[in-house]
Amino acid sequence: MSTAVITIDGPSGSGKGTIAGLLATRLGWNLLDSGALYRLLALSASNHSVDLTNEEGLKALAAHLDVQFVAGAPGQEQLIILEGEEVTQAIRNEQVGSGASQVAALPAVRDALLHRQRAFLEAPGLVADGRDMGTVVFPDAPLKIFLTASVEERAQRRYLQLKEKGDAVILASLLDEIRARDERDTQRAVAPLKPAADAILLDSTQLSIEQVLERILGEVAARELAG
Ligand SMILES: Nc1ncnc2c1ncn2[C@@H]1O[C@H](COP(=O)(O)OP(=O)(O)OP(=O)(O)O)[C@@H](O)[C@H]1O
Ligand SMILES: Nc1ccn([C@H]2C[C@H](O)[C@@H](COP(=O)(O)O)O2)c(=O)n1
Repeated sequence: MSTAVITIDGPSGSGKGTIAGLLATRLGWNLLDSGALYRLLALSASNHSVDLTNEEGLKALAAHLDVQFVAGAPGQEQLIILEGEEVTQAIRNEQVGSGASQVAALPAVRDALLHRQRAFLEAPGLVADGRDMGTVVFPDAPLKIFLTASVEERAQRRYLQLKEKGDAVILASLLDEIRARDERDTQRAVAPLKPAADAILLDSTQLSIEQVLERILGEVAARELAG
């Protein structure tokens, strides 16, 4: 039997990363944070003065991206190392997110990162979070979730998240940035953000993290995906 994969796609701030991490821990499966790869590429481009519109330059950077994902202690997030430097938090601000969204619109970049993403599929299973996990990267996944929430709720969540980290943030600016990112991610020509035809749509606007997790675990059990 092939290794199972659960895909979780959706817009920024819908809770994909949080839920994917919790689900992977509960199931004891591997985790792919595909957005981190695009964020790392945007950061690497900035470090090497490669313009975010230079598709050939970005393609070359993507093909040779020197990155390691190191599992954290139990209950701790994984550490991300780019070119020898720990960048786990540095890639999480909205500026890097916006850069990631720009490089992600380039077909050559997506192509260069495709094999790297598929290589995360190892036994006993994979939880993959992103924008095109169910539509492009793992189209045969037996369980696909499209997680969303209202843009206002997503901006509020991001605001609280960044404030908690001590970042100086303005809610109205975050709302604008998230709207701009939604527009770019859904309107791009290649692998746009959209639910796969066979995805389960889950609106988390009124749901807690625990409620979202329980709903997905219910789908996992119904499909007998976990041992
Ligand atoms: N159902 C929920 N209820 C309340 N807060 C939530 C919920 N889901 C996630 N959050 C919180 O919202 C914030 C954003 O979540 P998260 O980073 O997982 O979103 P994301 O979809 O992965 O975003 P991005 O694509 O930009 O990385 C986090 O602080 C998280 O704890
Ligand atoms: N599978 C993916 C994952 C991410 N992206 C792009 C679009 C996002 O705006 C950006 C950052 O992702 P995040 O870390 O916020 O999930 O990367 C994509 O196009 N495809």
